Amino acid sequence: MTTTDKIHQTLRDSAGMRWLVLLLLAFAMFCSYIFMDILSPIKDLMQSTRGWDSTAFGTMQGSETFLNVFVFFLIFAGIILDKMGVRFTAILSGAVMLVGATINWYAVTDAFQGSGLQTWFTNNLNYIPGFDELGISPFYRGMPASAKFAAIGFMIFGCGVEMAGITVSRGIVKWFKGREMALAMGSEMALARLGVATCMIFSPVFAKLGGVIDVSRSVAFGVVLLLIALIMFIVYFFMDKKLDEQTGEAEEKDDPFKISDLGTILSSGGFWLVALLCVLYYSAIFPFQKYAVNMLQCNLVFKEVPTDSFWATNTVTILQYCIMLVVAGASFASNFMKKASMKYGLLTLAGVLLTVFCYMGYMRQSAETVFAVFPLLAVGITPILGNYVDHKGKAASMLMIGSMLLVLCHLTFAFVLPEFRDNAVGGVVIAYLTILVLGASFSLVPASLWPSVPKLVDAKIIGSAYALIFWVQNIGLWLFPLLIGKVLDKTNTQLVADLKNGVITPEEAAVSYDYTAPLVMLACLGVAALVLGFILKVVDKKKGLGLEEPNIKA
Ligand SMILES: N[C@@H](Cc1c[nH]cn1)C(=O)NCC(=O)O
Repeated sequence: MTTTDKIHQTLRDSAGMRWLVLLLLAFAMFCSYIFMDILSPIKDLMQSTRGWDSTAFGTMQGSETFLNVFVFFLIFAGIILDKMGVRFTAILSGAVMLVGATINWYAVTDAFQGSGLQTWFTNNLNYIPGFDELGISPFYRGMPASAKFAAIGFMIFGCGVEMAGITVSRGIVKWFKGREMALAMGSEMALARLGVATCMIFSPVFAKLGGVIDVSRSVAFGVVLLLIALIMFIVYFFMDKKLDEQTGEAEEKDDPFKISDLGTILSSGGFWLVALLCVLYYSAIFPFQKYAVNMLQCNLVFKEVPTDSFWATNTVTILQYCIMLVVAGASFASNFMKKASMKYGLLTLAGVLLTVFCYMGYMRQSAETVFAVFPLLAVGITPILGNYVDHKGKAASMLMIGSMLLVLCHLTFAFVLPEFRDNAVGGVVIAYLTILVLGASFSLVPASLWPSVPKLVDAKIIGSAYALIFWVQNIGLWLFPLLIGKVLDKTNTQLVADLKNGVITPEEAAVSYDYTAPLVMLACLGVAALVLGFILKVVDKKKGLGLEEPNIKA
C-alpha cells in the first residue's frame, strides 16, 4: 500500500473497523429485543405475583407501540433521523429505551407495591377522553396499578426501540453500502433473533433465582443490558464522527425528509400490498411470541424442575444456550466465508447441535426452553435465505410459503397440540416440530420482505418508506397482544369465574387457559397474508415489479 492509499483510507475501508461498527449496532439491537419480550415467558408469574390477568398482560404488552401509532412517533423518529443524522439519533434512541425500561422495572418491583404512586395509579388513568370512546385506551378501569405504570414505561421504551430499528438500518447502509451490506443486515437480524431466545431462556431464570420468585429481577436484567446498549451507541457515535471527519461529508444531508415523499410512497400500490402483508404476518408472530410460553404451559405437562440449587435448576438451560451460540456462530461463519462446502458442513454441525439442543430441552422440560428453539432456526437460516434472494430471487413465492407455514403452525397449536395434553412425549415432539416449522416461516418472510421494499420505492425515499411500513406494522403490534388477552379472558369464562371465586389458585389459573380461539384468530391473519402474497405475485408478474428477480444479477 502506498502512502497516498494510506492517507485516503477511512475507518469504513478497514474491514475490522466496519465489522466492529456492525457489532456495536447489532449488539445494541440484541439488547433491545431482549427487553421487548422480557415479560413474555413469565406471563404466569405476572398473574400469580402481580395480579395481571390476560387482559392486563395484553394491554400492557400492546402499549409498546401505542405512542408510535397514535402520536405518530415513528414518523417523527424518521424525521429526527433525517434531520439530525444517525449518531445523534442512535444515542437518543438508546437513552429513550433506557428511561422507559427503568420506569417499567420500577412498576414491577416490590417497592412500587403499597407506594403512593401505586395508590395514584389505582385511582387514576381509568379513562382517557377521546381514546376510550374509540376503544383504543392503553389503560382501563380495574387494570392493576403496576400494569398501568409498566405500560407507560413500555410506551416510552417502544418509541426508543423503533427509532433504534430505523437508525441501525441507516447506520448499516452508511458503513456497508457497496460492500457486504446484505450479510451485515442478515447478521444484525440474526443477532436480534438470538436476543429473543436469550430472554425466553434467561428471564424465567432470573425471576426464579434462588427459589424465590421476583419478577423485577428479570426486568432489571433487561435494564442493565439497555445500559450496555447505550454505551455501544456512544462508542458508535465517536467512530461515526471520525468517519465523517475523514470523508469530509456532512451527515445525511443528501437525503432530507419531505412531506411530499409520504404522498409518493402512499400512492404506490405495490408498497401498500407489502405494508399490509407485513402488518398481517408480523401481527401473527410478535404478539404470539408474547403468549407462546404460556400457551405451551397450558397445553403440555412438564416435570417439576428442582429449585433448591442454581446448578440443579439451570445447568441444562445454560448448556442449551451455549449450543445455541455455536449454531449462530456456525451460521455466521458459513455466510462470511462464502464457501459452499464450508456452508453445508457447518450447517450439518448446526443441525446435529440443534438436535442435541431439542433433546436437552425435552429432558429439562420447561415451556421456555422448548419455545427457545423458535428464534434459533431463524438465527441459522435467515442470512442463508437472504443470500438466496440476493442471487436467485423468488421473494414473492417465499412470502407465500412463509404465510402458508404460519397458518399450518397456528392450526396445529390450536387443534393438534391439545390432543396430546396427557401424552408428555408426543406433546413435546409435536411442539418442537411445530415451533421449528414456525421458525422456518419466520426466516422466509423477513428475508424476502425487507429486501423487496427498495424495488417498490425510489432509493431517495427508502428511509421514509421503512418508517411508514414500521408504522403500519406497529398498528398490528399494538392491537393483537391486546386482542389475544381479551379473547383469552372472554373464551375462558369458567376459569376467570373460578379464579374470582377462589375455586382455583392464581398459580393454577395462570397455566390453565384454552388458547384455541386466539390461535384461530392468528391463523386467520396468516390466511389473509397468504391471499395478499398471492395478489402480490400476480401484480408483480403483470407490472414487472421485479420481486421474483435476484437482487444481484450476474
Ligand atoms: N418493527 C421492528 C422491530 C419490532 C419487533 N417487535 C416490535 N417491533 C421490526 O419489525 N423489525 C424486523 C424484524 O424482522 O425483526
